[in-house]
Amino acid sequence: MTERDRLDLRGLLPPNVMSSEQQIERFMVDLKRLEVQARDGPLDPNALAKWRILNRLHDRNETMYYKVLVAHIKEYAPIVYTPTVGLVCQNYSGLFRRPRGMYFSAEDRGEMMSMVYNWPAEQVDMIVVTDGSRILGLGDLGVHGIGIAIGKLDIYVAAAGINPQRVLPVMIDVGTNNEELLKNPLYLGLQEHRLDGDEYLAVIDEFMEAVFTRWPHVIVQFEDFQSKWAFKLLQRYRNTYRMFNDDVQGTAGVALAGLLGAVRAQGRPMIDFPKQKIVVAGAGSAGIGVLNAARKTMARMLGNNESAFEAARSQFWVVDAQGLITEERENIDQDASPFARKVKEINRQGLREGASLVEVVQKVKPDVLLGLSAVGGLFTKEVLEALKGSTATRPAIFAMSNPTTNAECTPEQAFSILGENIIFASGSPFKDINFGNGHIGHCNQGNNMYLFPGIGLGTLLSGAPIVSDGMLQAAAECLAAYMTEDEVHEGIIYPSISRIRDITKEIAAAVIMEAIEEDLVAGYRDVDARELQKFNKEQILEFVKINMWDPDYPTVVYHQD
Ligand SMILES: NC(=O)C1=CN([C@@H]2O[C@H](COP(=O)(O)OP(=O)(O)OC[C@H]3O[C@@H](n4cnc5c(N)ncnc54)[C@H](O)[C@@H]3O)[C@@H](O)[C@H]2O)C=CC1
Ligand SMILES: CC(=O)C(=O)O
Ligand SMILES: [Mg+2]
Repeated sequence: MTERDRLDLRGLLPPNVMSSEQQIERFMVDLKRLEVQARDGPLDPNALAKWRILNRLHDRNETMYYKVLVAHIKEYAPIVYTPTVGLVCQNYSGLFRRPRGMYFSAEDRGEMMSMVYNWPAEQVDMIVVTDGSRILGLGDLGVHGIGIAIGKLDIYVAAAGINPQRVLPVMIDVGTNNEELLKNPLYLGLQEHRLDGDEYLAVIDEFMEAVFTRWPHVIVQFEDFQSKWAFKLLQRYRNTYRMFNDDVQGTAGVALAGLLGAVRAQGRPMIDFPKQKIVVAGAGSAGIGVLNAARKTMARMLGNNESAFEAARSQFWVVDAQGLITEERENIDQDASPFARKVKEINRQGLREGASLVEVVQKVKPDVLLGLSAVGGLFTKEVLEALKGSTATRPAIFAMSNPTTNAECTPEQAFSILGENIIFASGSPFKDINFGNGHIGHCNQGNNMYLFPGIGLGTLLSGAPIVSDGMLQAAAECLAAYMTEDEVHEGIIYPSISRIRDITKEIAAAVIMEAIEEDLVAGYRDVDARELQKFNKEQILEFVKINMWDPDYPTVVYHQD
């Protein structure tokens, strides 16, 4: 540690100091794992090998790496992002070669303000920070969760054109409660249980103060914090810092856009959204985020008053690990309690506290079944069979948990049981289904990757000091409106990932316009607030476009022809 301090390396390496013997062991473990995988073959036997090749290119030649990523985003997003990034985090102790990003640990308390100056870049626009406590649907991966922050920032560069010299992945290592990692000699993080309570908050507070002191205009995206802290931290910081929580707010916007798309796909006007019956499986940071956003949108459509808000509540049934959530639930989580069903209501529906997902689907006959449970295969044959009773002309299934193995069902399962006339979306990518009769079953990717890059870019370019609800709503509405009537009727409710740079530009412009509307803009670089406020939509789109970084080699030598 003294050496790290003397060389200003504190925070630039994972907390655990490794001997050269351990480094050799790491290399050997990784090599052996590759041999085993080549023999047994995971889902994509080459996925980790592809990640390694891309990662080496990233280390060697950043411009070329992003050129490849932008040009082949559809092919490589599943490698640098979900699902392979999950496998990478799970195997990080073997895969780790060079550090990327910064590590702030519980041991660094009192040091963060000086550590932050160890980062070589003068300016940082985007930080994605995780504490590793809930990485995708894979649980507590401790310090190895840094992989998700790196993957999200790759999407920022590729989709939003954030300059890669100005992004910073951050891992806050407050320990881990993953017993395997606590015992693993190759684990790169602190081998102690997670801090909790005020001690935990003090670490996150110190980190926020440090990064905003050095880079007052940075935007901090919170990623994959366990639900227990996700909401608390969001409330703690959202009115004072430029920050948002991707799992709570980004996911909400993407799901909302998909839910509105599903209404249109049923041949109904969007204004019919408040009539949709929606069953949500999962009441964590993502599920509750979606429920809050969908309820608010319904209430707005119904008149935006108290009775509208109350009426909207009755369109949702929430099932968690203990079954249907009702007022009778003991020790109900305060974030879930607004969605607890009234006992009288559910008795009338033939349901009760703790009713199973199958029972709920059977009795409610929902228009939409949405999963954010992190439980692979939760939408079993019985659940999907029950959905056949849906009163919707075209029921929608959102199996949004990541990575692929955690999806609540596969498109094959959904289409084979429910037939062609459904809408299907999943958090991780699946291939479209060819029914062999000239028809295609579209597998939409319902992932917050369609929103967070535009939210970040729009906030950056507007100069807004906070990320307001209105800015998030504008982002979601922009995504919902992006799909044409024809596409929606075909069952395509999200754009192809190959259009992500274009949709991100549109979303960023929508976010800026809303920030102007709310008088939040402060401008960006040589465009000040007054000038920005005068821009029309075309000018804002152009402003966004010219501020998106393109992966081109800079001209270093000028010569005359
Ligand atoms: N597609 C996307 O863009 C996103 C997907 N996600 C995914 O959502 C999942 C959940 O994330 P969080 O809400 O943060 O996790 P969490 O762990 O806080 O919440 C999981 C919820 O699922 C419930 N659950 C567990 N077993 C269940 C069962 N058998 N039946 C019904 N509910 C059950 C739990 O009680 C809990 O309420 C993860 O897999 C994550 O990858 C999260 C954010 C964005
Ligand atoms: C996509 C994402 O943010 C998650 O699964 O946590
Ligand atoms: Mg996430």
